[in-house]
Amino acid sequence: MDLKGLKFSKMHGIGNDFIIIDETKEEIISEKNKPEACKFLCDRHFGVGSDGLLFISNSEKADLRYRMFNPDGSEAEMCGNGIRCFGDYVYRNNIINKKSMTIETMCNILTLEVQVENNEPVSFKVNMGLSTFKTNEIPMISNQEEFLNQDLLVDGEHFNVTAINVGNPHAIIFVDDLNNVDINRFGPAIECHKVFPEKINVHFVKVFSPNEGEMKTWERGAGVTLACGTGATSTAIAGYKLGFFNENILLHLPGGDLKFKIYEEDNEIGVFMEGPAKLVFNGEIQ
Ligand SMILES: N[C@H](CCC[C@H](N)C(=O)O)C(=O)O
Repeated sequence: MDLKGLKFSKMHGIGNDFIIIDETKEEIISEKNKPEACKFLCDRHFGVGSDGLLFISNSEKADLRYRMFNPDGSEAEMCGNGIRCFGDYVYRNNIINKKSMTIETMCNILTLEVQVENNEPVSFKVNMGLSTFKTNEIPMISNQEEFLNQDLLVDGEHFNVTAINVGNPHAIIFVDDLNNVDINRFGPAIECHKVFPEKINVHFVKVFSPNEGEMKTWERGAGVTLACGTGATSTAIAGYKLGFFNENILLHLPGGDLKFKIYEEDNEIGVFMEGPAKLVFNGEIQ
């Protein structure tokens, strides 16, 4: 596969970095080559280096469509930090010249609002939509309807896990001390645990107060990242459901902070996520 001449933008959302490829005018990488191209481009030694690849394209259902591929080549249903980078790219390149836009993802249509200061996009507020705790919708193999802060045996150790789907699947583990977590051992062990047939993103969380917490992430298809937007979204909602958080939550991730505002609709819990995005450079494959 020859990627010579491929133009891209390199961006990050609080340290969770992405390569953005604009396919609004034409398909740049064919459908069958997208996974392999992703593995090469995300490689931090032989490629550009990134936690994922985002494709922007036209949509019949929303202003635009975006797709996300993990560094292992798997396609993810959603990407929270990526959607803010998407918003920044689209606004900065005048692809959509309005501050509020709808975005079609694999599982949902989300709304994103660009917050502009002195003509510069500085922050992005995203309605991340509704969530589900139903085990068959995570998906999770369990005889229980929901799996909330319950015991899961992982590699000989016991963890209290909350399983939630916010478009993509997440396992949230609330702990007393994040420094005691061996994320490189238990992250992949939980990600690939037999009860999660589509694997799962893994987050360890320390609650400081009803408005604040800190977390560490092992991402499905990527490993340790400095931040996971859908993971923080899941943490905010799970913490609210379990009574650890109230509706306004500040989460500290290794790469930066994200703010959340919970809402409830038809007995489901949704959330607005707010945070930055940053263009680092534009590049071309030689
Ligand atoms: N690894 C995730 C996709 C990327 C999510 C993350 N980068 C975010 O900001 O939400 C998955 O396979 O579901």
